[in-house]
This record gives sequence, structure tokens and C-alpha cells, in this order.
Amino acid sequence: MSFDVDVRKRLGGHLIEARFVAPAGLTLLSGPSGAGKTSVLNMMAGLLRPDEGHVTIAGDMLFDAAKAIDRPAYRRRLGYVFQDGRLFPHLRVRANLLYGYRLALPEDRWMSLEEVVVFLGIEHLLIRWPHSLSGGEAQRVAIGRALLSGARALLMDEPLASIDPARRNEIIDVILRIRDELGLPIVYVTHNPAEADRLATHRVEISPSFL
Ligand SMILES: Nc1ncnc2c1ncn2[C@@H]1O[C@H](COP(=O)(O)OP(=O)(O)OP(=O)(O)O)[C@@H](O)[C@H]1O
Repeated sequence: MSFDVDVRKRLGGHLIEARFVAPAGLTLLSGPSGAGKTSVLNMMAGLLRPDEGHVTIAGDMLFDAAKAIDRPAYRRRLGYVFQDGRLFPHLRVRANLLYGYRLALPEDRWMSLEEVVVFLGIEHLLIRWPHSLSGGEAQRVAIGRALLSGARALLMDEPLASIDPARRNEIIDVILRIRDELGLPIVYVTHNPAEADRLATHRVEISPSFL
């Protein structure tokens, strides 16, 4: 399973462009602040519409400007993990985890709630409210929610940035297990070189360009 990305988008005074293949493993998007890394993830996820190009995963066309194909985000089967978790504050952890699971087609679900809970070690958190979780706990739940949505790949935008540095290794271990045990392709953004060195199997440079 691999991504094939070739996108261009004019945004403000910038031209954001990226062309790469992201195979199984963890592909790091690097580049200076403002180069367009988050925008590229958003174009892959279906949250930002490219002006030109295409996005496919395992040969499945998610976006193709020339053919007017633009699959909505909720039908792309990609899990998106943000810097701040973005859990639903009015739902307990269990309901947060099951949110995407209930929306996924039965044939697209490949992990059960029990499997995800064991994989991430979050059984003790199930009845908690998001506001009571530490940064690392919230991020585990956000990853669990992404896995349960039937995701066939993960997009992660600085997922460790709001976690206490002393707890970051625990989440890095979780991401390594997703990469190696579950074999899910991951496209990842971080500014932290040590984190990148531990996680990345492939690297793609996103270069800034101005109109
Ligand atoms: N909605 C928007 N309207 C206009 N310009 C935008 C918009 N969203 C982003 N941009 C600009 O597009 C460029 C790329 O932004 P993006 O957040 O993708 O970069 P990035 O590489 O992820 O940056 P960082 O590393 O700082 O998070 C930036 O210059 C940003 O100001």
C-alpha cells in the first residue's frame, strides 16, 4: 500500500507543490516553516482542494483534478492525527474512540475497539472525559480513534508537539509499532530532528516557493 502524491495549490502569495511516493513505512515531510507541509497533508486528507494534480493510495484515486475526482474526506479512509488531539470534548474517551468506527463501513473496519484498547494500553481511560487526560493520553486516544475509523494510512501533523518531552518516547514507541506491526503507511510532519531520525523510513523535502 503506497501513496502517490502530485499536487499544486496557490495559497496567498505562495505556491505549494509536492510530488512524491510514500510507500509502507513512515514518510517524513520536512522543510522550513511555511513551506506547505500541513497544506500537503490537508490536500491528501481532502481538507484542502489542490488546483492541479492527483492523490492516490494503493491505486485508488482520491483526487484527480483532470478527471474531476474529489473524494470527500470522510470517504478517503485516512486517519488524521493533529498536534492537539482534537478529541470531542462532550464525549467520553470510549465514545470518542467509537465515533469513526460507527461511521466506517463494516467491511472497512479492521480493528475492534478491544484490539485498539489493548494495542494502545488505554483501558483505564475509557470512561474519562477528554479534559481530564494528559497530552500523551489524549494523543493515544486520538490515534485509537484514527485506527478505528477503518483507516488504511495515517497522516500525522506534529503529534508530539504538545506532549511533555519526558512522555514523548512512549508515543514514539506506539507510532513505531503502528509502522512495523500494523504496517500502516504514515505520512508525518515534525520539526524535531531526533524524532524524525527515530521514526522516518523515507524523507520528502517540501520547498517553499513564492508567486
Ligand atoms: N488559508 C490560507 N490562506 C492564505 N495562506 C495560507 C492559508 N493557509 C496557509 N497559508 C500559507 O501557506 C503557507 C504554507 O502553510 P503550511 O501551514 O502548510 O506550512 P508548514 O510547512 O506546515 O508550516 P509550519 O512548519 O510552520 O507548520 C504559509 O505561508 C501559510 O501562511
